[in-house]
Amino acid sequence: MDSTIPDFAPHIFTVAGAATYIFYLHRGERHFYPWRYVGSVILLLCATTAGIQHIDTQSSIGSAAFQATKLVGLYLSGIYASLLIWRLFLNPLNKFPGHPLAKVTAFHHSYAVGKDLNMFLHLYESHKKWGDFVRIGPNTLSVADPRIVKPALGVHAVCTKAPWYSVEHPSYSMHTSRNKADHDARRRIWSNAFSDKALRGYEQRVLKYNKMLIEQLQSMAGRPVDMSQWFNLWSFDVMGDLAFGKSFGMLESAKTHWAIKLLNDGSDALGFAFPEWFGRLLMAIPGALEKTERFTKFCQQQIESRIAIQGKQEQPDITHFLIEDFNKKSEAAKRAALGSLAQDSKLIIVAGSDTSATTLAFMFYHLAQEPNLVAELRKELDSLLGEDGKVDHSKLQNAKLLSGCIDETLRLHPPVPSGLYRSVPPQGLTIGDTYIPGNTVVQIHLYTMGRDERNYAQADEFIPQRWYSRPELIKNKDAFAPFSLGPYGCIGKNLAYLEIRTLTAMLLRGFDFKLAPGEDGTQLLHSTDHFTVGLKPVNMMVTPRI
Ligand code: HEM
Repeated sequence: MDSTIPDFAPHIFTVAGAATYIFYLHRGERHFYPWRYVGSVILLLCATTAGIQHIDTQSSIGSAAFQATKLVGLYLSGIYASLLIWRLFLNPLNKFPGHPLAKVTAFHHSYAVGKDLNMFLHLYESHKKWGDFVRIGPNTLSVADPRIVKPALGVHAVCTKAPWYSVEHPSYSMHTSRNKADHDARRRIWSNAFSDKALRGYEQRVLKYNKMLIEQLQSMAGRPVDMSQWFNLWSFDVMGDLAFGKSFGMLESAKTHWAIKLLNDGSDALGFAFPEWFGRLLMAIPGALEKTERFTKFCQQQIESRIAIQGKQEQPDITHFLIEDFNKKSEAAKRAALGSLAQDSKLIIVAGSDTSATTLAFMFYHLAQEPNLVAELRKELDSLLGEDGKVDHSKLQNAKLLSGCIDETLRLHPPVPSGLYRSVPPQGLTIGDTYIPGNTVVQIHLYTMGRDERNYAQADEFIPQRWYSRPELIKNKDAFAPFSLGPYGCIGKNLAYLEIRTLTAMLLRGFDFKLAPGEDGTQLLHSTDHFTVGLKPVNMMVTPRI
């Protein structure tokens, strides 16, 4: 080092770097404010430059800055050397198989899944190669052993929501809330919106959009129809109606609403599975969140209009129950709660649309290739609904084959395909013979579990009867959790079944479905994965039956 700087200074900076890693960065969650670290390094650089000029008054600002840069470089080397030593030699997760780079960095995984945004397929191949526990990042495992499902997600789960859920911190919807008390309080209010009585009220709203889809399909007879697109238009319109009391008008216009385009474009970033700190750093770049922010603003405006018509609807929508609670608050509390209400209305759209559309697109992809199965389904529907053709969900609830088709679709094509992110408790978690060290993030890989011969006989085949008359084809019930389980599990599960059952019954009675010439489902099967599935097209010939 330069003669003006004390000899021990480089050692101090290196040791300080190591200490910063060991006593601060290595402990707890440090991903919330990554830009502050960038700021701190710049501040350290300025302070060191000033310190050098103070010690050596003859030193020019340029030379002081140069020496300071060297010292700060040593400080950063101390941090990164400690991090590398930990990751390469000391991390107890090193016993798990996976790509060698996963030990050192999570960016390798982001690169691998980001090319085609198909994390679920990438992890499926990884599990085939490496087994049930695959290392995908320095602190992350993908797990395909169904014995993890209950401890990670169940009613008595010991795992907690992983840092992934802080993606929008400090904003939280019920879904992304990691504070159990806050989540439970919000969930109690939401529960009113999913009572049996409330669901019966939603049925007429859903049927209205089912009929609109049918009218549109009638006008397209004789030409290929991209059913992925139409199920998407339908599902967003239904959820728009249930969230804001009015649809997005997508079925009518046959076009994706501009706000939903913003939502879809913004969601793709999730498909890269960037480490949380990096994701938040990118989000801090001015303009990076423009689309998401415009969509959030749209939801805010919609919720304000929706509040204005509270109590004036013939049948309550989901938001009715959330606004009822909101209106009980004082004016000051209302101002504070308006953001959460907007986040929750956005959640209705995000959680309820892609998921139902995905189930329908994949189920019709299978049905379009199985005319005998469709004939059986029609018989079942006729026996339950009678000849007048009126669709009534209370009767469809007993349609075992129809429910079997839905569950079989959810098994093979879970709409949250790469599963949920959970943190293992500090004391660790033992799954079978495998000990997972404390605070590891586990990703519960439902897609792989659903296709594993150890869990299902004839796992790659579409056999709806396994869910009611051929239970021997299910070897491990724990492998099935498409709606998740326990206190964070899907609150919209019964609504989803209602939507999918009624629409499927109406479509099968009205139309014959076949894959269009040249269509083999390849695109659909390679849909993207941005936590939920981003459907790719599947073209079908849809022929009216009368
Ligand atoms: C086939 C359709 C559906 C599937 C497979 C599905 C799946 C899931 C899954 C796996 C979760 C847990 C997410 C997590 O822990 O991170 C979840 C949560 C949730 N789902 Fe669904 N969902 C579906 C339809 C719906 C519908 C129609 C709604 C209606 C609004 C809905 C609303 C929600 C909400 C609000 C949550 C958050 C629950 C909480 O945090 O307490 N879902 N869903």
